[in-house]
Amino acid sequence: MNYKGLVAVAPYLFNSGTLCKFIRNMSGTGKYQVYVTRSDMPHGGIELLKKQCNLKLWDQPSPVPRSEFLKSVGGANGIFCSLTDKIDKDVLDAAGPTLKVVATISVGYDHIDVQECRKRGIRIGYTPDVLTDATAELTLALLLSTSRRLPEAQHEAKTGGWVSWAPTWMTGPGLAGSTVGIVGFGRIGQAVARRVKSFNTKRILYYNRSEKTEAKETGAIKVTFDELLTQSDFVICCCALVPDTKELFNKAAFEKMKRTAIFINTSRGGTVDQSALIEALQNNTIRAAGLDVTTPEPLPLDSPLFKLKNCVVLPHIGSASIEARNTMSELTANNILAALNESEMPAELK
Ligand SMILES: O=C(O)C(=O)CO
Repeated sequence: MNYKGLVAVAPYLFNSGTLCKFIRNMSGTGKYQVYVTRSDMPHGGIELLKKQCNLKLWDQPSPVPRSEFLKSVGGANGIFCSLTDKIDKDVLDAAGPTLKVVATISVGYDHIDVQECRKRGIRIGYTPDVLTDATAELTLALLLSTSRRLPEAQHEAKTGGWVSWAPTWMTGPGLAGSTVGIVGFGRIGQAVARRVKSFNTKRILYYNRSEKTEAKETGAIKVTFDELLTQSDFVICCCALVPDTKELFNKAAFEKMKRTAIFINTSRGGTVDQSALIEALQNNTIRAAGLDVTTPEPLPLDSPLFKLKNCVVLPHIGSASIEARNTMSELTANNILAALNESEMPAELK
């Protein structure tokens, strides 16, 4: 193409969609280029992508090292990532102007610089709804494991501590007749409330920015954060990590809770001041905690949390039902394909 020809097509090319297709075709394969940040993404989504895209995969079942990510992502039209991959300005720069979509296999998107993506016209896909049941189920499992001390009891059974049935041994508070406080009353908070209600709880309280009409279904009552802390026997954190919720659970919050309270977190470790929680557990300011999320992840083996009998720690498995993870993978792939084909994404972060 000569200079005159280039000038003639330039306005057409610089319409972003057209430019992207032009650059894609320049790759010579006629297929979109998608970077996948791990080798162990569930197959469904990967198979869907393979039909229309060339995939570049980090070839190990561990998070792609940052330097490798920055080196390999150049020229991608889409990124299929997970919550372990920080998607910031450096990654977007390294990917370059061909990048149209970042899709994460998670409902949380605190690892993505949303503003920077917006500025560059890069669309963002995520996986709401499809992991709600799995995460709510895990939240209840963690709550009951913590309150009824299942890991501790199993340890005793396996190591000779089970001498005989004993009337007060391994006791913990029941859910029936209790007050449960849920912080963050979105999809997952509401799903937790529905499950908790079936345990014959006395009251369900929730703290959320806005009033939720869905609360009628469970009779959950909207209260202030302080009211929730002081009145609940179980405090469950289900809110997203945003600047307003960063270390929401701090020393002052733990001190407001009942001394018999049990704290459960299945959202993000960053919602908790972890040193304050460790102190509260060591001093029996609260009874116990069940954590599926921590800071950092993985939690180092020498963390005091692992030494505390009144703390149950899980390795961030909230959404880890087989069904949820497969559906999340397919939804992530469909988000990418829709964005690359300039159509409506099934779950776009608006
Ligand atoms: O999807 C998320 O944000 C998760 O934390 C998965 O467990």
